[in-house]
Amino acid sequence: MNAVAQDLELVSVTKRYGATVAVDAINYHFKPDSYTCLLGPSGCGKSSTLRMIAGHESVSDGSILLAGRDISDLPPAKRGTAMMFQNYALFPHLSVLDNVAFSLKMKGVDSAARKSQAHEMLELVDLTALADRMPDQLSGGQQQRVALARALITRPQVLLLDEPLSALDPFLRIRMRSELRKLQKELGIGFVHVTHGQDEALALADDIIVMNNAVIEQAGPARDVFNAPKTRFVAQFMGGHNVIALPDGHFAIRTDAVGVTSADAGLIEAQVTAVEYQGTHVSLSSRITGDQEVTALVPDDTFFANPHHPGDRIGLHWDAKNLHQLTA
Ligand SMILES: Nc1ncnc2c1ncn2[C@@H]1O[C@H](COP(=O)(O)OP(=O)(O)OP(=O)(O)O)[C@@H](O)[C@H]1O
Repeated sequence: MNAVAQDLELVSVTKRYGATVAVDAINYHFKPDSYTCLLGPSGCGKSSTLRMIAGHESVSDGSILLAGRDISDLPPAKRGTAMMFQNYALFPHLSVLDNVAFSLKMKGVDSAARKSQAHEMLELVDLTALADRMPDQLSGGQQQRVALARALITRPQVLLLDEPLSALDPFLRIRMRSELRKLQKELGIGFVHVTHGQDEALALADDIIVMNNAVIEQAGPARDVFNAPKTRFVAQFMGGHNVIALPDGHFAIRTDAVGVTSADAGLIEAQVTAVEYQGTHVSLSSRITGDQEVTALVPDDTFFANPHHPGDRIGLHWDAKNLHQLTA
């Protein structure tokens, strides 16, 4: 069911709840067949943004365009989008097959056509064998796949996913995220996925939109957002970075780009404050002048060849090309 990938665009989209501005005039052009994660801390406005795209929340100002058509005021079923909810929202009294076929029933599609399309969707998510089960006879991962099939049966141009993995245990979450990614590539439609999790966004997304305080703080290819954060917030929120104040401004540097040497051989002298073994790496925290904390992520064999302990004086060094100047 390869749909024609369509452009989704947010033009100065704003959401106000009374005096609260949940989303403040954001602009974004989603790439047509990309997996995009909307990432940010609780309350930053990501779910409001997703719900406005879905049509479950009205737009206070601005427009949402899909394939050049303004869909801002259309009801959810007429937009060309479909939403998969966090709790899956399956109907407990309907079988898997009837859950998947439900939206076609609402549209008045006849029973034979509904069943055949629902079977096609169940095949897509690898659930053919469970078509007659009831939702409470399914595992969390299976329920999630039913919810996916149910959203996809409407043949959306864009699938919207609100924290789709949060109800799963960590092991299943990692398995399901690779399935989501595979499915998106197979279908060739846009997925927009809201998450709190940096790891989840990095694992899944072609593009990441980092939101903070109702605005887009940074957006772009996942590697660019991780590797070249533009603001202190993005560097700290994405993790894996130090933010350091140097004479010519604030810079971000990845913890694995900080090298450790003897006190007289580094660029900067530091005192070790904590050592944490993390399996493949050791996280070595230290304090430099100005009471700034710098963490170096050292491969375990390098660390144990010359171990350091809290209180030791060490030298830190890095390659200037790995410093990213921050704008705020
Ligand atoms: N129905 C509502 N009425 C009033 N305020 C709301 C409503 N929904 C959300 N808000 C407020 O809007 C802001 C953004 O909420 P939103 O749910 O979009 O954030 P979020 O980033 O998705 O957060 P979370 O990760 O916790 O779900 C928050 O300050 C929230 O309290």
